[in-house]
Amino acid sequence: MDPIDHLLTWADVKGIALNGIRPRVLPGRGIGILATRDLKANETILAVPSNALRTLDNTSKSITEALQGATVHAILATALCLDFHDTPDDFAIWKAVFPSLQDIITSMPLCWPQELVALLPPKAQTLLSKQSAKFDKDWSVVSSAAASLPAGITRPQFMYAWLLVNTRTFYHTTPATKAKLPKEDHMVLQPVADLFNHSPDGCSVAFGHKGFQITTTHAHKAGDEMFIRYGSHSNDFLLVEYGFTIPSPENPFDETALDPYLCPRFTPAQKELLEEEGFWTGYMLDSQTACYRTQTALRLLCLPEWQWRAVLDGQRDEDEDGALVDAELLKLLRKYEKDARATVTEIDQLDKVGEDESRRLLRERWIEIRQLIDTNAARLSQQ
Ligand SMILES: C[S@@+](CC[C@H](N)C(=O)[O-])C[C@H]1O[C@@H](n2cnc3c(N)ncnc32)[C@H](O)[C@@H]1O
Repeated sequence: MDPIDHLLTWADVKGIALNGIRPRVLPGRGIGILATRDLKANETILAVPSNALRTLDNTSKSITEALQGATVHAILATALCLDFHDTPDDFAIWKAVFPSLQDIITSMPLCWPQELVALLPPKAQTLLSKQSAKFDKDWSVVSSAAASLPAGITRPQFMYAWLLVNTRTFYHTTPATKAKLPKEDHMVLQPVADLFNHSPDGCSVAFGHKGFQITTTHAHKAGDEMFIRYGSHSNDFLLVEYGFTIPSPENPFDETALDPYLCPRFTPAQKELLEEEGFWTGYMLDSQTACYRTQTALRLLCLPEWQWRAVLDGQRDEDEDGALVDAELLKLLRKYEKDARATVTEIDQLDKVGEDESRRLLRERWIEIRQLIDTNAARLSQQ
């Protein structure tokens, strides 16, 4: 039987209710969910009962006892590894629709060769370093407990399972877990719901003690891909945490960090001043504008300190120096644009490093950044 048909038969037995939707293999994004009929706003298109979730509570005691103090992420990943090892029937049906190890290695920067990682935008590199530290910590706990687990787990197996958990879990709490677990560990796996791809204007996801519901927020036509929103995420975040990006104009949450261009412009005394006033680093550019922190820091390059302070204290109208700040920003963006172009050329010359698809993803990210820069530069040049 086709793996999707098999999953749907199993889902029916488990009480997972699909309404007007069906999973389908989609070019470039694995499996996704399509509408099988016209859908109205506020229709519940998927309901997953609590007993179909994979949670900390229903993970085998042999795992949770061996991994005392481990994160839920590590525990769910370990449970997946052990099921890969000794596949129960239920799991085989679900596993058949997972992305392959090769898909994960190709799309997730955590698995990329260092030459590609070094070409990620700085913000994505920061996110990746944090993710990598989190993975190392989880693997250290799991590998130390290896002797107490029912079967051996290798680091590559654990990384695959850990990244499946990373890309497929849903935020979920119960009164018990809410009090006990850190926020980032409020996670559960849910078959079928984990086949929804992400879009910033996706359907809403809600849960209660009975389970999860996914509900349309507006009308859809039969054949439309149905999405959920994983969060208000920039493309740097989507790339590192989920292994994809979406074209910049379609992602209202996309932004890029200007720190590497702005921070070196300040003298040590100006840096100290910005630190004291809480404006040091975190300079972001989205498709509309540079953030308030950036404008404030740029203004320090344009004004003497007493006038800069006067703006902060509300004694001087910030619009008075708007043109100067915009000119500084434009100068900075021109340099960033030049470097972004050079990075794309560098990626194009790396034709033997990593997988083609990984290089395509990396290249796309820089194209999106160039779009953010170009949109802002065009706006500033017209003023
Ligand atoms: C929860 S799963 C969604 C189902 C997934 N497509 C599958 O085949 O299993 C999340 C993964 O789907 C892919 N994905 C989600 N949204 C996407 C999008 N808008 N464009 C491309 N890939 C997407 C990414 O690989 C991501 O890590």
